[in-house]
Amino acid sequence: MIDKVFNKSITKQFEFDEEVASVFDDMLNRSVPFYKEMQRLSINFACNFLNENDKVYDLGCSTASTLIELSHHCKNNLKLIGIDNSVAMLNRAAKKAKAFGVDIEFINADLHDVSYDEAKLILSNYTLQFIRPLQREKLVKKIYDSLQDKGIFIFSEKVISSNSTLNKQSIDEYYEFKKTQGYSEFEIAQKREALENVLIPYTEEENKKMILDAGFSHCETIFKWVNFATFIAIKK
Ligand SMILES: C[S@@+](CC[C@H](N)C(=O)[O-])C[C@H]1O[C@@H](n2cnc3c(N)ncnc32)[C@H](O)[C@@H]1O
Ligand SMILES: O=C(O)C(=O)C[C@]1(C(=O)O)C=C[C@@H](O)C=C1
Repeated sequence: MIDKVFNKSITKQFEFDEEVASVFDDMLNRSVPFYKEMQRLSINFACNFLNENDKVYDLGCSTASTLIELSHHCKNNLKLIGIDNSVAMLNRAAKKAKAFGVDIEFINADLHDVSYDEAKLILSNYTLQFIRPLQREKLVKKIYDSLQDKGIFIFSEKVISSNSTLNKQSIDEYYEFKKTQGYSEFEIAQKREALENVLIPYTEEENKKMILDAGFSHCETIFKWVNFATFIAIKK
């Protein structure tokens, strides 16, 4: 279904509710520049580290697109777990996983409340940005603690620039991208307002500092388009 969520005046902050979930795949494809390429790269990098029966979590799995693609592209059998606190998202995720014949365990919970088993890979694309900053640092520490030695954390985030001129230019560039994807200026403005104080982006440097502070030995940007970045972090 085509995303028309912000084609009307907003009455509340952005939420991953039934209305958003019903158009989410289209929303993500048209709102995140190079979403498919970012997903392809995340999966390729991940597969290089994975072995038979490794445990993989996707934090904020939404409709399970990434876990389904991962299972198609990795040659190994994996134990896949998707976590999300939106029931509307997980209902769609479960239907999609069944239709594609992919075995995924879904957990409907807040990411802070889950006790994670030891995992080889934790994925989290465009989800940390929705976690309050103080909680975000705690969650990243929890992610670090849950990974086995040489475990990998791959995550993507909308980012800001610490240079105000470049930051403004990046936002303008991003809104131009949204227009090319068929969003009107009204839709762009409505969504911007709805996301205010809900999506809280860090700079690329702040993201890397948060990762290294949690204990990871290495963090690298593997993909970036203006204000959207994908990182890989390695636990020694
Ligand atoms: C932008 S979407 C993630 C997109 C997805 N990773 C993908 O690439 O298809 C963010 C997701 O995180 C979930 N989420 C946000 N905060 C959460 C929290 N505190 N606990 C669990 N899930 C959360 C939302 O319900 C939403 O499905
Ligand atoms: O920042 C925006 O305007 C966006 O649309 C980005 C973004 C994201 O980065 O997650 C915000 C909410 C939706 O989940 C889809 C895309």
